[in-house]
Amino acid sequence: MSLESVQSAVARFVEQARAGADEGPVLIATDFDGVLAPLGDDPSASRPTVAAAAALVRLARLPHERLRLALVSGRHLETLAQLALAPSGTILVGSHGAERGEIRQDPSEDSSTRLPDVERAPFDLVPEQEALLRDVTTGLDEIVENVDGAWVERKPSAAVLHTRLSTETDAETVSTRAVALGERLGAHVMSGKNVVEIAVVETSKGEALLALREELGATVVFYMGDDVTDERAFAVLGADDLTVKVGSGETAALVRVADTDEAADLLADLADALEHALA
Ligand SMILES: O=P(O)(O)OC[C@H]1O[C@H](O[C@H]2O[C@H](CO)[C@@H](O)[C@H](O)[C@H]2O)[C@H](O)[C@@H](O)[C@@H]1O
Repeated sequence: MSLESVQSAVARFVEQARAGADEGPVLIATDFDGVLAPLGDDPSASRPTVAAAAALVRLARLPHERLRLALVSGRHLETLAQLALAPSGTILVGSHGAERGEIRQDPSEDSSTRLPDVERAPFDLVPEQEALLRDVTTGLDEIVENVDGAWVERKPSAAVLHTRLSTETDAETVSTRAVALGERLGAHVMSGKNVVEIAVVETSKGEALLALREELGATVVFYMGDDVTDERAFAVLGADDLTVKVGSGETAALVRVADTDEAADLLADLADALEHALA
């Protein structure tokens, strides 16, 4: 399907949200890295752009029975909560769907802390998954040994090979070895932008989004993402929903924007329109 123009797709989506407003909330869900936050070399330094953060605050102010806001990310939930600066009431989906939580209070509401208060659903690995994660992490550590720029990020249910700082040749070599390692160990391999993630819990952003939609009774769903893993979310949404790809590359999304600045503009336009439509 050819990509629709952004303005007409947003207008159509807002009209669907308005029409269904008495039946359930609209779900506005977005990825974090590469969408709210520009990609960079140091994942711990990622922050949303000022414009994106401001748009999220406006969306989160709408009554929950009309609109729910969610961040759906590959990040560990705690890390996502700390980096995303999301407003209170934002639902957090971390580790590609393995973790769930909600921001109870963001630091702007409580000057005594710089960290958000997060309510989180219990999340534990069974012993077999813990053992598998140890094997995955050890295997990746061996793969990056003596490879300049390649390093391993540790998460509660996955380990991630990062190659953004490696040469192209090294990146290709270690990525191929990482994929083979994950497959040999029977883990779940996901390739993303300069990363190969090996998870010990099988999840996808698509499954997580469908579960959230059902739980909230959401009438229509908006989802914006930039990476291969976001295609699983685009694929589960329907004709009345709105899917947005950020950046280049093949996509199943209906609409494309160029970068994080355009993504923030789109969120601000959505906030403008939904503030009126759902009032
Ligand atoms: O689902 P997302 O919110 O997009 O998270 C996906 C991965 O994001 C992080 O890696 C990406 O961002 C880094 C910081 O800009 C960048 O250095 C890296 O190349 C990107 O792939 C994160 O480190 C991963 O754990 C997430 O799975």
